[in-house]
Amino acid sequence: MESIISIKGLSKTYAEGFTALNNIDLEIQRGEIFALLGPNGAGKTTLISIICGIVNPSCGDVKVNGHNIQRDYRTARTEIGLVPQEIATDAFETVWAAVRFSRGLFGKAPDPAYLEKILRQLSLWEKKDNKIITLSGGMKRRLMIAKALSHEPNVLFLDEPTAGVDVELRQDMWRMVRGLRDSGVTVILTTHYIEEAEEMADRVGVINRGELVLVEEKHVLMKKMGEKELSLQLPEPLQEIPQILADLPLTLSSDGYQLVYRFDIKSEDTGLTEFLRRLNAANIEFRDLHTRESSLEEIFVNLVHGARLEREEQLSKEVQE
Ligand SMILES: Nc1ncnc2c1ncn2[C@@H]1O[C@H](COP(=O)(O)OP(=O)(O)OP(=O)(O)O)[C@@H](O)[C@H]1O
Repeated sequence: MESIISIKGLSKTYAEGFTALNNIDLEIQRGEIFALLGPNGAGKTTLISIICGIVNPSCGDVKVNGHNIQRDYRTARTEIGLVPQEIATDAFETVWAAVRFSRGLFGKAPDPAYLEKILRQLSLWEKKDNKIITLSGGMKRRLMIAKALSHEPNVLFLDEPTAGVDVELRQDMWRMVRGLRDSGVTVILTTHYIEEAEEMADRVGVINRGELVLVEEKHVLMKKMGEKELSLQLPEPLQEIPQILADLPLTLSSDGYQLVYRFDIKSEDTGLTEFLRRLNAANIEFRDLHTRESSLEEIFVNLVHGARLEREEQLSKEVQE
């Protein structure tokens, strides 16, 4: 598939000497929904701000639809619509005036039919003559999207689109964003929520401490994330995992009192029945059991740690060769 955004060797060190992005390479494909996932301070906003021309990169090359963001700033910028984290509009303006003004900022000729189309698509057409101050929080967020789309960009950036939004509104927002993708807009969103990436994204990039530690098709990432643990508290400690259980995904705590079975909740066969059958056959009893799903934090830790280990192995191989 063809890239609409191409990022090569991008780094950013702020004036104080802090490196917020380190050597990022990323290709965003035309027509996809790409979720950039990462903990606070990972560098998501910095990355978006550079692509949108708000922050200057320290080095590297970014092209949007073939236009270099620095040499060809104006054209590159018209390709992009940006929905920032904060809702920032003039409260006493009407919805219609706000979208018309945003379009004008890009030097585009008025096109009431196009603006009507996006307001309808975002369920705001009925509110077009209302002052922004009278809109609900969800409507205000949709208005920010309408403003960002007013100059007909090919790429839409959504920075934390559903932060602090209730579940119902969040689902509305997801539906709308999918509709935008279906109408041909490439969507890049940042989020802390795994659930959001799971619902919406075609591909997911995980960013941590300024490094892009992973870029994966969503379904591959979901598989990695769907791990659950069943831990058994044993009345008598085991010295080691018995032979009859040796081929199962088990770990034994160092004191021998806890046996942990890891399984994929999304898999058709979790293997739990077989595990319990073999426990019985081996006469292993347990006092208590509980299950636990991997948390977002653990997933990040695992991914980041895994990526580091891989890189370190690669480096040590290169040194040896
Ligand atoms: N103008 C600036 N000057 C110096 N450091 C900055 C500046 N802007 C951001 N940073 C630092 O760069 C790092 C990345 O920040 P960024 O806002 O890109 O993270 P983020 O992933 O968007 O975080 P969040 O999820 O909290 O919005 C942070 O440590 C932040 O303090």
